[in-house]
Amino acid sequence: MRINLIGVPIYYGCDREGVQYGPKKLRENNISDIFREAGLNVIDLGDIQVDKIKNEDRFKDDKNIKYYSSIYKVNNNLAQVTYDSVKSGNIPIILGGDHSIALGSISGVSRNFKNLGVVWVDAHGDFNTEEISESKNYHGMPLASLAGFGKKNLVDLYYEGKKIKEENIFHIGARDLNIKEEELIRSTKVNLYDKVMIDNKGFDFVLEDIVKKCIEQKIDAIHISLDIDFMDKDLVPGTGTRVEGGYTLEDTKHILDRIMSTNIVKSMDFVEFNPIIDEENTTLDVCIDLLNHIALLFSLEKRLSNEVQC
Ligand SMILES: NC(=[NH2+])NCCC[C@H](N)C(=O)O
Ligand SMILES: [Mn+2]
Repeated sequence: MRINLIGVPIYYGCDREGVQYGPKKLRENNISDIFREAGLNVIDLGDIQVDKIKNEDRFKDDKNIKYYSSIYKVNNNLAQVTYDSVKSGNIPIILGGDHSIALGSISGVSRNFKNLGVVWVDAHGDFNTEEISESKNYHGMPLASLAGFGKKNLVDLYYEGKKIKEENIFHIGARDLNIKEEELIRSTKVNLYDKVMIDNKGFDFVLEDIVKKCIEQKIDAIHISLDIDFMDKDLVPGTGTRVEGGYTLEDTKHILDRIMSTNIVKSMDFVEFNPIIDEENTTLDVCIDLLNHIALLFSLEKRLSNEVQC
């Protein structure tokens, strides 16, 4: 098993420059070494190509989705690379870029497994369709496409049909949903553990519920899609859509600990780090800390699976 790092330097999903430099900034801070030093085999597959599109052309191909054609193309290419990675028994970690890239990563991963589960850790729903989206920014829409809603070409990206069953989606941390987006997500079977629920019942209740459902529903692999804006706005100045009332670094690690202890986490997105708006590397430090933790968890998992094989 190898960790495959895949960068996606795209900002078209949020229409705010800077987030495309996330992969570069993380590489400058030796992200490969983090995984290597944890005892893992790591191959950096480089970046997915993102073509330059002029700002004034953002609505040229779709009046409701900014930079539609580019988002389609980048995600279709990413899906192939991610699919190849998991098919070879590797673990792709996709470095955004904005959250639009989850369309491609999850489309690729889902092709390789019979019954994929997705744990989406985020302050936002990312469950708008192009019709109801207020911003027309695609990073507020990928989860809806993956569950089969909105523009058909995006639902059918890479291969025909929706990519995840509603009940296999576990959304943790929502505290900034648009009105129509909330109506839509609540009308589905998506498991929505929003701030109100987390604050009432606590993370342990939420995490045990997710693990229980993964077993009951016979989920065979989990993809974690981690948007750093899940954390409180003061902890992550270097992200474009910050929301107050968020969670700590320890909360985020706690979620990763429990979900990864299932040993079926096979892929992950790490998105929305914008180095340009960061303040004194506060967000960079948080990202590096989290990636160190993720590396340790994968290395523990690898050690345990080796022990079982012996
Ligand atoms: N991945 C994200 N940071 N998404 C933010 C989405 C914000 C807002 N709900 C929108 O649709 O524009
Ligand atoms: Mn998001």
